[in-house]
Amino acid sequence: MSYTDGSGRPEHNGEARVVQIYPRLPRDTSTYCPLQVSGGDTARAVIHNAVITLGLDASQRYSLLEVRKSGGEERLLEAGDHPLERVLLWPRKAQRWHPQSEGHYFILQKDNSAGNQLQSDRGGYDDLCNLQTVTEESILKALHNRFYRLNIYTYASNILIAINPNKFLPLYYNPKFVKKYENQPLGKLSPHIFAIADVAFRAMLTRQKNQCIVLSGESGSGKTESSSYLIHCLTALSQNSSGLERTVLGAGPVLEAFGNAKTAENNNSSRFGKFIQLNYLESGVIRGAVIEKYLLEKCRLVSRDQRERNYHVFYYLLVGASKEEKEEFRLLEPQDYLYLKQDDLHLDDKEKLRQEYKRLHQAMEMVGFLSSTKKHIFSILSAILHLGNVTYSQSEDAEVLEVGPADVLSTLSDLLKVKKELLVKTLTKKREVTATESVDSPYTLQEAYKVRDSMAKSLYGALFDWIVLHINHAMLNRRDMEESVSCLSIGVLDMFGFENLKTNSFEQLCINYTNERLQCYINQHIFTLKQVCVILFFQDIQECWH
Ligand SMILES: Nc1ncnc2c1ncn2[C@@H]1O[C@H](COP(=O)(O)OP(=O)(O)OP(=O)(O)O)[C@@H](O)[C@H]1O
Repeated sequence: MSYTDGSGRPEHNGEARVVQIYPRLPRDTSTYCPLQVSGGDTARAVIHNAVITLGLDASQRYSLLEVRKSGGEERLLEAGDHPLERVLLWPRKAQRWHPQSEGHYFILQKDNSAGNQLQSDRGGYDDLCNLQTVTEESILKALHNRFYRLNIYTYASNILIAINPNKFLPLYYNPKFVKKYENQPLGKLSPHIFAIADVAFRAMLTRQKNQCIVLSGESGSGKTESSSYLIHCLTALSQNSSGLERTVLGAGPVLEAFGNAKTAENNNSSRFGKFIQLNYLESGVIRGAVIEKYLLEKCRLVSRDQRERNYHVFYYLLVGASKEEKEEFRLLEPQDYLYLKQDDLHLDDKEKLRQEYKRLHQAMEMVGFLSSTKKHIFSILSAILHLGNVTYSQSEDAEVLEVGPADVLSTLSDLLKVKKELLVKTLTKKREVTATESVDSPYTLQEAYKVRDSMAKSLYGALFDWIVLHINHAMLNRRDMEESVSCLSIGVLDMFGFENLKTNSFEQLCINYTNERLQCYINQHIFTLKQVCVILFFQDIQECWH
């Protein structure tokens, strides 16, 4: 942290930014004090530097308050808070330079003048079990107060509640936080997702039993983000990852490209559930991982709400492919495909899609896809899109069902490496088998379109399963399998949608594991809050394993 010349130009030094601090003191001092503050600087350090810079009486106690135009409130920072974290939540313009007149700034004042309302918010409730009265209002107020103090995590006994900040908070997930939470009992430090990962890891080692973490919440609440922070932490806790971390981390973007889509609630919504099992030796060294997917939403492939998109990978491919690739995979423009066409198909994020296509290639390489295999996958994706352009016509007596257009059928036959005659037969005729004979008869027009769509869905489903299989193959330690090395596991279950949790035995598990006073409130309120994800650690629970 350093004092700047106050010339008005923001200075950046890595993570550091210039922060303006306005003194609110009985005697006149300079109008404001610009300080260069970096991510790791606490409010205590910033106050100390501001006091020195302004030439104030260092024997007095001072407080730092954040003022936000939108909230209109002053919020007191605790000594250990990081002022820069607050700045990163301000509008972009205010993050760079924030004169008092613009409404976002910090105030320095003598400690005894801090507002009462702010004092009552001090300390907050790290654990909802400590609330004096448990009502919907008190729970929401506690979560709200913590969120505005930038504490996105709160405990309810051994359950972690995470409020989606909808913004990357780099300081929260700094690798040094993994160390900070290592070997600490749950609740000793402020609530954090790394604390849950550490507790599961320790329980596995000390109790020599498999452990399980379940994530639940509505679409867009942050389950996928939270599970990737858990995986990061759980791989970092292992003493020796032997390159496996790279493979596990590469699996994420590949699965996202094929299994996520833009929906009304979430631009990157996972359309499948997943159970990730990390395997460790008894010593805590990571040895492998297995991903199990369930319930891929295949109908999205052929139809969806107007405001939503098909799976990411189609747009990555169509926008990101080179000229040669476009020729090789016979790619058209997005609006030329029935399965992508919609009234408002504005791909206003083409640059991002191009970048994602490159990132997908890298991630596929990280999990061991050879370039010939990648080509094969992209040919199948292209075939699925062309399949949607297959049309039918029927003779008046409904005796003959024609399929076309001819160029689409030729393209399909080339991409899928299937003879055209066989393709036509599959797309137009059903086979009825009796005890004595088998008879081929044409589909009705309605049936034929259903068959076409079913074929596209089956192809995509099979492709997705095969990709998961390939990733699992890359993540398993073959030597361990051959030598039957015994492993302990931590499972991370990313529930697909809230309804699953409501209707299966996890709700019961959750009740058994929660402080009684809170259990009904968690069920009634927290699980149903938008943008709130619930992370449950179930000690020694084996039910998730099949
Ligand atoms: N801890 C977090 N820090 C920063 N941003 C977050 C965090 N959690 C969620 N987000 C933001 O919210 C978006 C939605 O989160 P995420 O995709 O994890 O939700 P989800 O519950 O998995 O949704 P779905 O069920 O639709 O897959 C993310 O793309 C990210 O922008």
